Amino acid sequence: MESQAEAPDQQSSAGQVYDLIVIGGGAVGENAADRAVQGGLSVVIVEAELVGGECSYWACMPSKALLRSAQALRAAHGVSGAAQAVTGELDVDAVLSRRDSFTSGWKDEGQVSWLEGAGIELLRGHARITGPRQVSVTSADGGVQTLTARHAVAIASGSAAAIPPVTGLHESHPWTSREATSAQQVPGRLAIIGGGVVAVEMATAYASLGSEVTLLARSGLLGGMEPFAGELVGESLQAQGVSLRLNTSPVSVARTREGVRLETSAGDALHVDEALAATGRTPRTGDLGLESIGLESGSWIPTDDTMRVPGFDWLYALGDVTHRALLTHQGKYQARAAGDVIVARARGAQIDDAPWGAHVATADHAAVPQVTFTDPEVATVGLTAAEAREAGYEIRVVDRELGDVAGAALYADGYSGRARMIVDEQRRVILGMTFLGPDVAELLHAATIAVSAEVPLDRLWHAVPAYPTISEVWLRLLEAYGRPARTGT
Ligand SMILES: Cc1cc2nc3c(=O)[nH]c(=O)nc-3n(C[C@H](O)[C@H](O)[C@H](O)COP(=O)(O)OP(=O)(O)OC[C@H]3O[C@@H](n4cnc5c(N)ncnc54)[C@H](O)[C@@H]3O)c2cc1C
Ligand SMILES: NC(=O)c1ccc[n+]([C@@H]2O[C@H](COP(=O)([O-])OP(=O)(O)OC[C@H]3O[C@@H](n4cnc5c(N)ncnc54)[C@H](O)[C@@H]3O)[C@@H](O)[C@H]2O)c1
Repeated sequence: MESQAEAPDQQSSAGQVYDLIVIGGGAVGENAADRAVQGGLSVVIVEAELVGGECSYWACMPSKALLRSAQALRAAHGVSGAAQAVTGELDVDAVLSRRDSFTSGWKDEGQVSWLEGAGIELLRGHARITGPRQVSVTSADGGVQTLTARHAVAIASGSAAAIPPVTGLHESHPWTSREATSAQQVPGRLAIIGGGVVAVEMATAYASLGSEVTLLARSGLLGGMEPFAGELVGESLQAQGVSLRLNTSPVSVARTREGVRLETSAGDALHVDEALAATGRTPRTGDLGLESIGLESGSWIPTDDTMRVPGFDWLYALGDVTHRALLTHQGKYQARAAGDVIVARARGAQIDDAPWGAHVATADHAAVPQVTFTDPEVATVGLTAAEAREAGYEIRVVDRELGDVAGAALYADGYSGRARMIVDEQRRVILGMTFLGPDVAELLHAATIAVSAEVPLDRLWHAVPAYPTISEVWLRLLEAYGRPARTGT
């Protein structure tokens, strides 16, 4: 393919013209732009805040930085010999300052120079769609610029924290994930509302940083995962000093001179210094001009698997804003497919949109990996047992204790954890896998490969885990399942 971009050109009525306009310069928008530029298109990213988006400054990176130091300390305490050598406490100021280094002090020069190097133009301002292929951009000084897309507009505007309609909660200016990940002081008492990933990760982080944490979850923890995940993470949070209030919600919240007061559905009141609403996400589509093209403002944007919005030949949506899988790596995967298909369509090249083809994000439906960085970690991919049954699969569930594996026993004294494999009995392939235990994150990619490639179990017997690693749990799972006979032999 020729890789010469048509240069952006100035047209009086259309404003600046680009092959592709990307709205939102988070990780997802950046990746889509990069693929399109590599394919020879001219691309502009419009970004209203910081290039790099939520993940870089208020989500993945700072949250994992807040968690990592205490995890390393616990790991050392878990191995006799090392434990005796580590006698000090976590240095909270050093943790916060290490976290600051990962956000570059909430400055985006590094990401902007990456865009420049990649040949992607950046326009700072708030983008709104004004009609087919038309985008207007309002800059901080109020100036408005008009852009026209020759081929496509890709919306990668992400999501923001959702604040539930609890009496007084909004008015009490609760912390959201943004404040929790960027705080310069650790609150003495922190209430966390929610039982999802943000809630359990931030409970783990702030408990380790010295806060007295109370977690209010309206049901259990980590709904949507295998039930043992929420149960075991809950037990561990309690062991870390978190006060866990399951099946409890705030019914009213007020900011007082002393801090925040939450009345709960259990009939009591909590007095804390800060309350964190970790109650899911809302799409950033409220002020995007969607109504100008017949779409609903404030809604998630549905797409086909090439990430194109149904009913349009020029409009794409990627990342959180689609609600397909609210994870950076999955959004970037969608962006690679979309960037490439936008190039292919612009050039009239053949489109490979069959399931698992080059231009589709099929894995969003079958093989989404996620690590919850609690202690123990939870690493999941594919379907849970409940989801597989719901989808009509005939399944077998295989569970093994991780602590029985030699590599795990060596890794930490008294290592405890669990693995669950969900097998499609018809095809004898793995539909889903969950690992729970200290440092299981790095076990996950092997499972993601097995699930996405639908590796038959009889072939997996030939994938020999090195001894003595925690990965030997794979062998234990296969042995527990029993060696299937190869089809046709
Ligand atoms: C606390 C927390 C921790 C997380 N940890 C992880 C993790 O460990 N791993 C993981 O995979 N995922 C994690 N996630 C999820 C991850 O942050 C998101 O999936 C990811 O940031 C989505 O990327 P995005 O590019 O779609 O959106 P965003 O990162 O939100 O980027 C969208 C960008 O668009 C810009 N924008 C929006 N509207 C406009 C407009 N009209 N004009 C111009 N610009 C606009 C925004 O300013 C923003 O920069 C976490 C989320 C949270 C809240
Ligand atoms: N390590 C990671 O991969 C990671 C870490 C953090 C966040 N994320 C992503 O960010 C997204 C957002 O995380 P999250 O934890 O905010 O959302 P979530 O959807 O995981 O959990 C939301 C929680 O809030 C509760 N909730 C919702 N409305 C409520 C209400 N009105 N009252 C009381 N409780 C209510 C839900 O029951 C649930 O427990 C997730 O979808 C996840 O994909 C990923």
